[in-house]
Amino acid sequence: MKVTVVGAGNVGATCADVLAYREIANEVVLVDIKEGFAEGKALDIWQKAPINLYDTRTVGVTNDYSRTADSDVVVITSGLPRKPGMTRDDLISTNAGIVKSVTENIVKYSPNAIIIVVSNPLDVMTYAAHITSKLPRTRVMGMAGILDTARYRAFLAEELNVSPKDIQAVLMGGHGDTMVPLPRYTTVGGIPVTELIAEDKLNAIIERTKSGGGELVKLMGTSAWYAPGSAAAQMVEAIVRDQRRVFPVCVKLEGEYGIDGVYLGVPVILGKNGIEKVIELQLNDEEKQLLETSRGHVKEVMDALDNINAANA
Ligand SMILES: NC(=O)C1=CN([C@@H]2O[C@H](COP(=O)(O)OP(=O)(O)OC[C@H]3O[C@@H](n4cnc5c(N)ncnc54)[C@H](O)[C@@H]3O)[C@@H](O)[C@H]2O)C=CC1
Ligand SMILES: O=C([O-])CC(=O)C(=O)O
Repeated sequence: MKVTVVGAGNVGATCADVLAYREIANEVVLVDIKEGFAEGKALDIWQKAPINLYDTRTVGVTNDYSRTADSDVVVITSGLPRKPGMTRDDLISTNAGIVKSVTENIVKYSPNAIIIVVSNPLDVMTYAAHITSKLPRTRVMGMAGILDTARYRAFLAEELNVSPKDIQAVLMGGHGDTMVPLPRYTTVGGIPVTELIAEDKLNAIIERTKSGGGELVKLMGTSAWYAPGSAAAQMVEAIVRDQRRVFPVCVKLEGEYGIDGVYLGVPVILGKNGIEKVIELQLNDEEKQLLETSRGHVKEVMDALDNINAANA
């Protein structure tokens, strides 16, 4: 299996590293626009192979998409990360152009690839990649839900003093403050979380999760990469190993949850064809309302992208 990661910055290099050391692909091609940057990162990861004992070949290139030809999966991480004081939506004008041109190059050389978008604002960059690629929605998706859920699970594990491995959860909606937590579907070793934690503590964890990305931006001056890079690699693994994992993934909704044409995080089954199935949960009225708010926000940013594209046409 061949996997390309576009953007050799913090998230892209972390993703490539996880793909290599866990031998998720035979070959990982790292692409960046900055001369020599991807080559250097790929060489460094390759030189770690004899120490950490893996044989995934890692190769770096500067903007040479011919080297990415026939990739099975492509992860797009290219684009600006936010700085303190910015929202993810503030990145739209710069990142839309980057995601569009990268996607054009990807489909030119790997028409059968499955594309995983990571660049922000995530839901709308998934939209950008989807309309540019013209691929079926099952093959263009965004990574955010695994990360948001992981933050929620990590905070719960800390609060309950249990292993994060035993916490199962799902979050839905856009990647941002309007994400939709689903405590009803959160369990700790099979036990509903509501039996183990006071409501106010759970609510505080949900609020912290919603601004989990911003918490890290404030601490580091740029956004996170270890968990995001690993989350993208986990999606690649589910696809290349046809694991049929159940993850929250951003996809174009086509009638599911009563929503049509908006890109939102929902639980899906991920396997060799990409999105094998969108799972429709029976949401209660409060959850439906939260999802509607999230839909409205993402749609506004999608409209902003349409305006940018119209102005550039
Ligand atoms: N979906 C999610 O949950 C997350 C999304 N992100 C987003 O991922 C993106 C990358 O974040 P970082 O890796 O921290 O940024 P970074 O600045 O470390 O790396 C981005 C890389 O993209 C490269 N690049 C820019 N234009 C390019 C082009 N046209 N072709 C190829 N490479 C290009 C840059 O040279 C740079 O090396 C940001 O937009 C960030 O907001 C970050 C974390 C989580
Ligand atoms: O917060 C950011 O800008 C990056 C991101 O999406 C995250 O870490 O959740």
